[in-house]
Amino acid sequence: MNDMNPAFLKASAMPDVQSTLDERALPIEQVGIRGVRHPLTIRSATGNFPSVGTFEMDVALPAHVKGTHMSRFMALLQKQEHAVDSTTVVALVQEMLPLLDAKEGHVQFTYTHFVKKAAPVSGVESLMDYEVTWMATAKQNTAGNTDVELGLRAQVPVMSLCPCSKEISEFGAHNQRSHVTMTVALDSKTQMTVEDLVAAAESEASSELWGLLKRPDEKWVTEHSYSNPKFVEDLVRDVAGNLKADQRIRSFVVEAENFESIHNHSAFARISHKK
Ligand SMILES: Nc1nc2c(ncn2[C@@H]2O[C@H](COP(=O)(O)OP(=O)(O)OP(=O)(O)O)[C@@H](O)[C@H]2O)c(=O)[nH]1
Repeated sequence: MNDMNPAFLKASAMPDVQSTLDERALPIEQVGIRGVRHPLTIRSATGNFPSVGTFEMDVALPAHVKGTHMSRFMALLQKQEHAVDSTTVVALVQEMLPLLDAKEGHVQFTYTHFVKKAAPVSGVESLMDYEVTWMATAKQNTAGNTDVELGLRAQVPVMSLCPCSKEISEFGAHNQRSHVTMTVALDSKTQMTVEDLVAAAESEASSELWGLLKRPDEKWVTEHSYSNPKFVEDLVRDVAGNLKADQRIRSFVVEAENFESIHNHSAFARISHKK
């Protein structure tokens, strides 16, 4: 800020309570802001698009400091102008530590990610939406460098068709929409896209979903899912197999939830794995 600016001169004369000494001998693990909505440009394999992120940003505060520089989280967010991908998420948390005089910190934000998909037979294009969260935790190491742990979560809606129902019925099989939610820990230098993670789930479902389908597509989805039945256990295991085989992923949690069409409750399954 220009130090001749009247607003700055007035602020610099004010007491700075946050910077005073705290004598309770209690460090704070996380202090910051959450529920901040901020516009974003998302970099995607099918072109950049605008979205709105809901942010949480925090730092660790040493025992002797009374308060963090709360306004600086928002200041950092206001000056973001690059399209978001894994690289910019890492850069954001790395920039946050020195700005907040902190040795540890964390940034995460959730937004709606859109992917342009072509229907399986007609090829007609439409957007599919996925709820995505990027998470980055930074910690200064003893050499003074910053280690960053990067995480990505995607909730992928798919279709599952029951193998038991198919086997025991003379015709038809119950099927439903399912959510596959994957949370993966990545090497911070890894270039993993949301589309890569989405593919790990869609490829293992009875069928993936599209925003727009014409009748030949609907016939294809119906027959394809019938020839590819999956229990919720099959779904979670097959997706976990993909995540396990991906060298970019250090650990993961995957959960599948089937919104059962023959019950008024869900069936779910979960696998966590550390490599
Ligand atoms: N640390 C802390 N700050 C709060 C709290 N509640 C509100 N504030 C913020 O304090 C802000 C001022 O933040 P600071 O970053 O300390 O502002 P500043 O001292 O003018 O700026 P810097 O010199 O950059 O630290 C206000 O805008 C409030 O958002 C709180 O519980 N703890």
